[in-house]
Amino acid sequence: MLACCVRRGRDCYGESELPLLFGISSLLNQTKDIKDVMYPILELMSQYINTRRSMITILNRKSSKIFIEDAYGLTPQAKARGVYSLGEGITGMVVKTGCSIVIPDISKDSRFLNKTGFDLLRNQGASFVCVPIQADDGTIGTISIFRFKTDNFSVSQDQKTLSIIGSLIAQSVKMRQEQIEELEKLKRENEKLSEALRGINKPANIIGNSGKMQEVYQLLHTVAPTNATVLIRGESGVGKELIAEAIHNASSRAGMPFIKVNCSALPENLIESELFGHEKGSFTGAEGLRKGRFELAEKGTIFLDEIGDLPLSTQVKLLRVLQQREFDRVGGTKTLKADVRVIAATNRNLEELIKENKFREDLFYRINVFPIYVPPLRERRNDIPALADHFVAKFNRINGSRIKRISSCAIDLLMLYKWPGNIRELENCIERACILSTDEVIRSVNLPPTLQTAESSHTERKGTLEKVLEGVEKQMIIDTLTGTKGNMAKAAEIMGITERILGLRIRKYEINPRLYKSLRSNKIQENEYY
Ligand SMILES: Nc1ncnc2c1ncn2[C@@H]1O[C@H](COP(=O)(O)OP(=O)(O)OP(=O)(O)O)[C@@H](O)[C@H]1O
Repeated sequence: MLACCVRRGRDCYGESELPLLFGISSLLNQTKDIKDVMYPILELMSQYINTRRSMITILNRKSSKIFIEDAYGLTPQAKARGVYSLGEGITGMVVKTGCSIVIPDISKDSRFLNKTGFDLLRNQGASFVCVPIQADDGTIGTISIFRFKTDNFSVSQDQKTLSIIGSLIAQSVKMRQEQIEELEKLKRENEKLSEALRGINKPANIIGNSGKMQEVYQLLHTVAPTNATVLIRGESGVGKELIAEAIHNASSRAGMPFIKVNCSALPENLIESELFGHEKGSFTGAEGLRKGRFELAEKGTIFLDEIGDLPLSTQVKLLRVLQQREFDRVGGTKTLKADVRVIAATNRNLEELIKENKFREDLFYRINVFPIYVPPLRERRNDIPALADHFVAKFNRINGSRIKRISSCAIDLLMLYKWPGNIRELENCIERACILSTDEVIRSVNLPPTLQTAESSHTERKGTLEKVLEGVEKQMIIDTLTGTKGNMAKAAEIMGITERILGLRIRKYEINPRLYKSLRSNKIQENEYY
């Protein structure tokens, strides 16, 4: 029953509370961003039930500290002082026990810690009512009000009103609690990442900060200062040559030559002379003395790409260089010394080649001193937006074009595709898209058809109507969150639903909006759904 005329100077309970509750529920339905809803609620309380000081606190489950999320009538400094441990002061006790506490006179109750700095002497007889805000998994915060002695109020009525408001706003407070915790987690992760990056020192010529690439950078920096032979393994187009160059650049040989030899590109009869050089007249056509790549790389690094394709006869000679650091020119009589670091690379399975007697086992052990595996692009999809941006800038430079961004839909397709040709394929795809773009934006239609098939992006639609519709709804939420970089308020606005409804859907489909914050650089945050 609402009618209970208990408040001095006020006619009847319900006269102000009902419009207040109505105002709060309208606010909850309209406000786009959860963090902007708390203060207007406290303002409404002041307007309708005459509170002069009030606050909403939220428990941070990770730190077990309770913070003032928003306050009415408190200075920012007083608000910042209001941090409570579980069980500490009235607020801490309410969160710990889940029970309301009513203090009729704060100047007479030692449990009132007065962290926010209330002038107790001047405010003798002021009361404090603190009520828990409950969610399914327990107390998540409090809502509380102070009343001055001279105010017309009833603490028991205030307690009832606050309890109703507490349950009205519980879902929003819960979402805000998750938002704050998520934000803190992200901050911690960012700090860790930048700390890690400071230590690892990403080579300037290589794009990509994914965890897998950081492992590669760590190995690269460990081996660079030594003279050890390195074997770089990985699928074609993953960037093995760039890694080899980065090792050379990070070594003490940096100022000396970096000589690249593609072992599969040279015919068998030429490869030896290419590697070790030849003397004049050593074979038909050898008109003069020619230095080989090993000589050209003296004091520097030789990069033997596709080493699995080296003919067996040349493998023996390479083994000699690696073991004895010496070689002879073709047709030569003088043995030459080689102060050359060897980095080899292959996308072939050398162990299988050994079984087939196509690769020498002793050579394998000589080159496999320090293997580095470069992961395929599909295993480090987080690097795709940065790589795509890098290639857009590269082709803008080369072609004098002015492509400004890649649309959200196009980025989504790039993220979903399997990239069998790895970074080389991505580079080609962006080059083509830059040429096809007509409005300084790379759009999905500018991408090759292979990226747009359901098979390549795993988006075939099968199942009951309900399942298909759910799939579409989930995909739309993911697309929109991708476009808004995980901004829930903006995503809800674009989809024409409230943030609360979006929050419910996100839980239903177990979508983590945080994932979409790292998907793209600022340059490409606009999206096609506007
Ligand atoms: N992390 C990266 N950042 C920027 N560009 C990259 C990166 N990785 C590869 N690329 C570019 O992708 C292309 C292919 O790379 P690269 O030739 O190094 O691959 P690879 O693994 O040596 O291929 P293959 O086995 O076919 O020789 C090059 O143009 C290279 O510059």
